Amino acid sequence: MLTIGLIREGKIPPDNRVALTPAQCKWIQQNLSVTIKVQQCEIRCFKDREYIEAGIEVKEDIGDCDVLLGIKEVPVGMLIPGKTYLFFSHTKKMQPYNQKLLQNIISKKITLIDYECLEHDDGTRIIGFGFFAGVVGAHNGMMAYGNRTGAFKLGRVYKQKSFQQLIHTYFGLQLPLLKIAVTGSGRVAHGILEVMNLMEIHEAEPDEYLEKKFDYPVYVHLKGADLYEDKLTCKYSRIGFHEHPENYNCLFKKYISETDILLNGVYWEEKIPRLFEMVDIKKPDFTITTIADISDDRNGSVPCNIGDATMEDPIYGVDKLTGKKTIPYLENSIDIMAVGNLPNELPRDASRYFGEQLIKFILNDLIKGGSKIITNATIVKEGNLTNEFGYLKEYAGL
Ligand SMILES: NC(=O)c1ccc[n+]([C@@H]2O[C@H](COP(=O)([O-])OP(=O)(O)OC[C@H]3O[C@@H](n4cnc5c(N)ncnc54)[C@H](O)[C@@H]3O)[C@@H](O)[C@H]2O)c1
Repeated sequence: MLTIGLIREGKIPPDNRVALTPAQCKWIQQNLSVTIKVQQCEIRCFKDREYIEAGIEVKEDIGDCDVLLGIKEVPVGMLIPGKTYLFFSHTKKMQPYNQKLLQNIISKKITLIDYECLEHDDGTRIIGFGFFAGVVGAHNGMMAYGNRTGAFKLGRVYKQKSFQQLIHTYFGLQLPLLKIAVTGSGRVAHGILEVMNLMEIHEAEPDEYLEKKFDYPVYVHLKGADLYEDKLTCKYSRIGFHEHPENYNCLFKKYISETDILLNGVYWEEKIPRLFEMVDIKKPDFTITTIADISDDRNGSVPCNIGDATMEDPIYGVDKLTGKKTIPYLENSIDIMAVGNLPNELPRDASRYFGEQLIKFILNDLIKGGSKIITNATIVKEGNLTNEFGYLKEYAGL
């Protein structure tokens, strides 16, 4: 019988999410040949007491578990040698700040399966928190615009107990004439669209968004083919773009002068063209005043993302001429919402959503072992870098 441990998060700032809720743990123990143990924790969004009430053992030492589930990067000092871990390691893009973590995973003969690398055959990611990042990020972007213009007021998401309660706060919300560009096609984009619809903002097609004058607030949803075209053929192919994004131009610039708020959820890496360049924000037709960069790649698809803000203080300004950080809501600045742990504002809903995907798509493979999905997401196996991730050799110090 497999024993799964839910570890206490150790990253600073503290993360209050968890991979399985008490009700999900109870269901798993009743229906599958799995035992779950939960490491004591005072800041988790589900209290130890809730796990105990669900019949789950809560203890400090979970060293007797076969598989340990976390969320964020596990601090090096908390890694238990020889164990199998699943968490978001943020090492696959050779992120410098996690190099030491990967090196320790190797030296401690650990097996690391990264949630981010669990993919269907066509490369679509299987599990993630993106939906609630999209929800919280879209809300925060709208809130920032309301604060800047004084046209409406939205409160903070984390002050609501649940997504359901957040929805109630939208009752009676009256928005001014607004044009919003939503980018991306994954979970984050779906969360953004959920908020657009809950706020009863109408969707406009890309061509009418550019040409028509509306007397009500609208958003446009820009996906792959609306955003990128091959430099030679002027066409978009998903496979072609994923394999060679450097052969593509970005088409976002034509939307800039028509847009007040950008809610960004695109996937980005170094070779993918940015939505615009830093020089563009100096131009008079750069009318966007508020950007929620939910993708949150510093100097990535949104170049004026000049670093992360925090949940407590999520918005900063960027001066349009100097590109330097300012306080938010200044006349000559663009407001940026860039926070790396957005789902933490709705941790119970986000954890439930994550756990459901984990149970539905991954748990059986974990129990049986040896599946292609798990194998392909295994960065380190018993202290050895796997073939799939051989390109990390130098980064891993081997
Ligand atoms: N700020 C936060 O708290 C937070 C939380 C979750 C996700 N994110 C970030 O938001 C971004 C989007 O996340 P998501 O959950 O929507 O992801 P997702 O995996 O659900 O969707 C990503 C989309 O990007 C496309 N894509 C995937 N690989 C690609 C590639 N190599 N080249 C081009 N396109 C590719 C996919 O087709 C898919 O439509 C990611 O960068 C993620 O790290 C941020």
